[in-house]
Amino acid sequence: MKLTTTQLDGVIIIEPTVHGDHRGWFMETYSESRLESEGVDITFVQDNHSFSAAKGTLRGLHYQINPKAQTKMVRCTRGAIYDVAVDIRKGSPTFGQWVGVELSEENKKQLLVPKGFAHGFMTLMENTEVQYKVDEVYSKEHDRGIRWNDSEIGIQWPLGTEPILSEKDEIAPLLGNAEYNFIYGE
Ligand SMILES: Cc1cn([C@H]2C[C@H](O)[C@@H](COP(=O)(O)OP(=O)(O)O[C@H]3O[C@H](C)C(=O)[C@H](O)[C@H]3O)O2)c(=O)[nH]c1=O
Repeated sequence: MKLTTTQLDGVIIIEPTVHGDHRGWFMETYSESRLESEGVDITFVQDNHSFSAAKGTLRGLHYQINPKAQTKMVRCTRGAIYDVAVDIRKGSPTFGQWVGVELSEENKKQLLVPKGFAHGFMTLMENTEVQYKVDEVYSKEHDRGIRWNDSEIGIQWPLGTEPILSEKDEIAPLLGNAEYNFIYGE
């Protein structure tokens, strides 16, 4: 397993070791002890799986506010996505900054998105499936969003076309009007 840091502290790219042979391949997609040995101490409590039929589907930017904030470990098991994390921790030196990574069935990369970050992805292929682990259960009451194209954040989404959005994401607030209660360093 290879871990690569990004310009946002705590947002980490994980590349599992792929064991190939004449039949195909095998990989450990999650190992609590391996992550702990790399200084990443998380216990996940829920697995999520979403399917998006169309290329250009955008889910996000989402997060749950404290006390139900979630760390997510995201991977794409079919197709490909552009996966984005945005720092929304008050007082953070990288507040409002974002990082994007292509995750795909082919590259088998994963993205670790810590609590205090908004998360979203755009599908790069049709029939894309995303699976991710979270360390806090879903809580509709704590679910919040930020507009995908907020110019204050300025995410450079890869496809020039208007994305396919949920009604919720169509009307998500801009960062300046969003509700979040994450404090840098806490
Ligand atoms: C997130 C979630 C949703 N749901 C239900 C609620 C709705 O009835 C339905 C679809 O939910 P939503 O439209 O919020 O799904 P996405 O747009 O894929 O949201 C997710 O997409 C971005 C990328 C994220 O990072 C979050 O994990 C999550 O917000 O599933 C559940 O039952 N459990 C859950 O954990």
